[in-house]
Order: sequence, then structure tokens, then C-alpha cells
Amino acid sequence: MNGKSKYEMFHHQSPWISSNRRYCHAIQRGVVYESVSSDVFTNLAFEDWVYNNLDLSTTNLLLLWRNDPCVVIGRHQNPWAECQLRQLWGSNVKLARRRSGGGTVYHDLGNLNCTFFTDRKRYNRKENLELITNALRSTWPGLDVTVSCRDDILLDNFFKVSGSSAKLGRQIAYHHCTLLHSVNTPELKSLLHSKKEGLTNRATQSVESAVKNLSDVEPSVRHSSLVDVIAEKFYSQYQPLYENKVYPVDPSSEVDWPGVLSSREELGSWNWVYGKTPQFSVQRSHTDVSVLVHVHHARILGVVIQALDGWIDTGLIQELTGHLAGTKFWPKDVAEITEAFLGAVIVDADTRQKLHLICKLLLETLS
Ligand SMILES: Nc1ncnc2c1ncn2[C@@H]1O[C@H](COP(=O)(O)OP(=O)(O)OP(=O)(O)O)[C@@H](O)[C@H]1O
Repeated sequence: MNGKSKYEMFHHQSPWISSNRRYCHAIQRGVVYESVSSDVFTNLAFEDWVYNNLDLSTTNLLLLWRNDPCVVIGRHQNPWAECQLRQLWGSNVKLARRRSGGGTVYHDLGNLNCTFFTDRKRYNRKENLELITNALRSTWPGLDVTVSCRDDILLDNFFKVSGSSAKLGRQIAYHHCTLLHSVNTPELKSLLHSKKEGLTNRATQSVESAVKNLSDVEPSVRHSSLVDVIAEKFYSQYQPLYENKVYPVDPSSEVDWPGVLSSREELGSWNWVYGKTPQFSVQRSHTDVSVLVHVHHARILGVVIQALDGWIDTGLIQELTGHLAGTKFWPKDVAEITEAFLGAVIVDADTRQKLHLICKLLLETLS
């Protein structure tokens, strides 16, 4: 960095400081931004941008954002284990992998996300969560919200309305949390219900909770009112003499946040969303035969097919498993290989039926 601090680099080079006066409040002690985008990948890329580019040694930055329907898994999770992929693929719900750890959550426009960026030394999850619960209670005394020992926000000491995770760097940290005010809870429950049978996994597992929307208890809770009350509490805590202004930001602006679009592309890529899945295995069985698929970086590492001696010619099995090794663990890719194999192989009707069964079991491991 040629001896310059991050902020100096940023100050001199970044157009959003040097020429775009709209964003020149970055060195206040506290500032609230609200993203104008509802694209999960753009919002996650913007979080990344702030994390990598801003010097927040004197500033607390709160970013408020929400997304169109999506399932967001933690950095070290396995989407095959965490959600109903077949249902998700057939819907308009996107799947995203965030940079922070933790479990799987569902977002739609009825879920507000709050990202608290601070200097690493001032990182304090509990303080952030208390800020939210204090803001909620002082505006809607009927909301009995508390922070649990897992850093969830619970309603009536039971229903989860907020989950948290964080990313801690050497200098900067962020803590982000969700806030359910009016999400589609049936969709949340059906997409996240998984516990896939036959799957062996060392990835982080989600902790399922009963959830509820804040608006079920206080119908006047809306996105805009939440933004206002949380921003107000934030300013009263960090910047008491400052006007309670929520600054709209366009996180897709390459001019304001150079590099944000390539980060968005990476976060939306198959290699990130699926490819970062820790190694796992899935098994499917039928009375006569079982199929075990080992998967690494969402590619097939190997397939083990077990059957009674003489049930099928082992040479055929070796040929099929050889074709599959290294293939993407993805329905289209696996289907193409099994179809090509079945189309080319010359065998009697009984063997063909057995091969069809094996290929069917293979495809069942995929969702
Ligand atoms: N938007 C949401 N806000 C709050 N809870 C949610 C949301 N979506 C789903 N949930 C519930 O939270 C559960 C996942 O919680 P889990 O604790 O594993 O992850 P987390 O809250 O992201 O973070 P962490 O693992 O760091 O506590 C889901 O199974 C579901 O019951």
C-alpha cells in the first residue's frame, strides 16, 4: 500500500469520496445506509466491498438491506443438506452462500437485514442486538423481544425473529442479522426443511427453530417503520447530534464502489454457491443394490455401487463409475452421462433393467 493507510488510498482514489459528494459522510462516527437493491448477490457483494475497502476506525456503519426471495447458506454449509433443492430449483427463489459462517436462513422482502460494520476492536454483537431489541420495545411495547445466549432475537422467549453471523478481519468486522417482520413463513419452513436421508456431512449444520413474524404480534410493524426506528436508535447511540438520516445507496454502482460487480459475479457463480460445499457423501439404496456417491467441491469424487455377488457384471459398473468421476454433482450433468451410457451399452433386458435402477438411484442422490 506504499505506506498509505487504507483510508488515504480510498480517499484519494475512490470516486465516491473524491467526486461523489453524496457519500462524503463516511468519517462520521455513525452512519446508516439503506441499499436500494433487492438482489441478494449485489447486497452481499456490497458488504464485501465495504469490508475490503473502508477504514472504519472512527465510524460505525449500519447497512440495512433486504432481498427478493432467497435461501442464504453459511460459508461452510452444504446446500444439499440444508434445503429442499428440488423445490428451490423449480421456484423463483435464489440460493446464495454468504461469506460469514453460521446456518441457513430464508429471506424475502418481509425480512430486514442489518449489517453492523465496525473497527475490529469495537465489534460487539450483543450491543448491536440490544440496540435492535431496545428500538423494537420502545416503539412497540407489546413486542416481548430478548437476545438469547445463541445471539438469536426471540419473541415471547420462544419464537426466533432474528439470527446472526459475523465476519471478523484483522482491522474491520461485520455482524449481520436478520429480522423477520412479514416473511412468507410457509415458504421458509418448506424450503429449509431438509435432514436429507443418507447424507454424511461434516459441514456446519443449521439449528432449526420455531419462527414468527413481528407483524403477527404488532400489525403496524413494517419495513419502513423498522428502518426508521433502528436508524434512530443507532444515531442516538453513536452520533447523537447528527440528523437521523438513512442514506440510500446503490450497491450495483461500479462508479461508486469499483470492483463490486466482479464480486457480485463471483458470489452468484456456481463455483461459489455450490462449489464451496465441504466434502460429503450421499447414499441411496434399493433391496438389491445401493449407490454411494462421494462429492468434493460439488464434483463427484467417486461412486461405490454395492450389490450381491453376481447381481450385475462388475465390468459394467466400473465403466459407469469411471464416466462419472470428476463430473459436476448436478442433475443435468449426471443425467447426460447416465443417458449416454444407457444409450451405448449393449446388454440383455434384465441387465438393462438393473442399470436403469442404478442410474435412477444415482439421480435421486442429487436433490
Ligand atoms: N430470516 C430468518 N431469520 C431468523 N430465523 C430464520 C430465518 N430464516 C430461517 N430461520 C430459522 O433459523 C434457522 C437457522 O438458524 P441457525 O442458528 O442455524 O443460523 P443463523 O441464525 O444464520 O446463524 P448462527 O448459526 O450463527 O446462529 C432455520 O432453520 C430457521 O428455523
